[in-house]
Amino acid sequence: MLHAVLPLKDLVAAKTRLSGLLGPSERRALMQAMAEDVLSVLSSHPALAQVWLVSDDPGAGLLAGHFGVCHLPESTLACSGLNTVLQAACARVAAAGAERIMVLHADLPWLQATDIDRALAQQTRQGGLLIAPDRSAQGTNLLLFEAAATPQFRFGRDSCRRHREGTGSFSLLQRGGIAADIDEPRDIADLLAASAIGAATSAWLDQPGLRQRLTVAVNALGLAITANTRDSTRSGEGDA
Ligand SMILES: Nc1nc2c(ncn2[C@@H]2O[C@H](COP(=O)(O)OP(=O)(O)OP(=O)(O)O)[C@@H](O)[C@H]2O)c(=O)[nH]1
Ligand SMILES: O=C(O)[C@H](O)COP(=O)(O)O
Repeated sequence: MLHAVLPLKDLVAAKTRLSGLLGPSERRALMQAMAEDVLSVLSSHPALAQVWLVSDDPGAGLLAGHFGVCHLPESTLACSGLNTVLQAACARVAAAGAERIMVLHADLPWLQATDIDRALAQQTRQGGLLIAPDRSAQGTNLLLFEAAATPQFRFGRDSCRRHREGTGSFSLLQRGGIAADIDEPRDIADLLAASAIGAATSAWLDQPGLRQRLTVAVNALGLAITANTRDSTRSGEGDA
């Protein structure tokens, strides 16, 4: 049985690197929208027996209920910090019967079911720890592993290299729908040019006046809004 673990920090604390472009309520709403899009993909994927939303955000219970997934409050894990929280969450998930576990971030608005399919197929074929990096190949956006071989989580700076070095056997999956997270203003420029993002993130972007305001702001930063690198890389991918 495959389970997914989705960590979600308190929404008021999310996406601080976008503070120059977005106000607090806008950042909160963007993070919520992206989490909804990821939950929508996960909760409807036939290969996933269970999805766990690991979060102490006040709205997390409702969000999990809306998508029919399990809410695992971080406070019940008696620890703090993303890596420690994930370690404890995966132990719970394994105890609940998971044989394989997928850990991924909630800020992946390009994610599609086919991305999950590819990750599963590759991990089944190659075994070991599957690592799907971010677009810079420095961060890690998704990990997939046997529950009995849960890795030491090393999210944070240079996590892709640290996940590779911390395990005996691994494979890399480079795929646009997983690699394209939303962290920095450059990523908002890509979002503005996108046509293939999830419905909730798309609706967030289509709020009256927001698209126009963000277009002016990213242009002022010298960031090109070009059609669309992320959209075109979503279906193209390379297994490394
Ligand atoms: N439950 C839980 N989730 C976390 C925690 N820290 C990060 N996350 C989640 O892990 C994923 C990656 O988080 P980050 O890159 O640290 O969050 P971020 O909001 O992009 O970060 P900043 O822009 O630096 O504020 C997202 O799904 C976060 O919501 C944590 O301490 N607890
Ligand atoms: O490797 C990591 O720690 C993550 O990619 C960080 O998440 P972020 O892409 O949301 O910063």
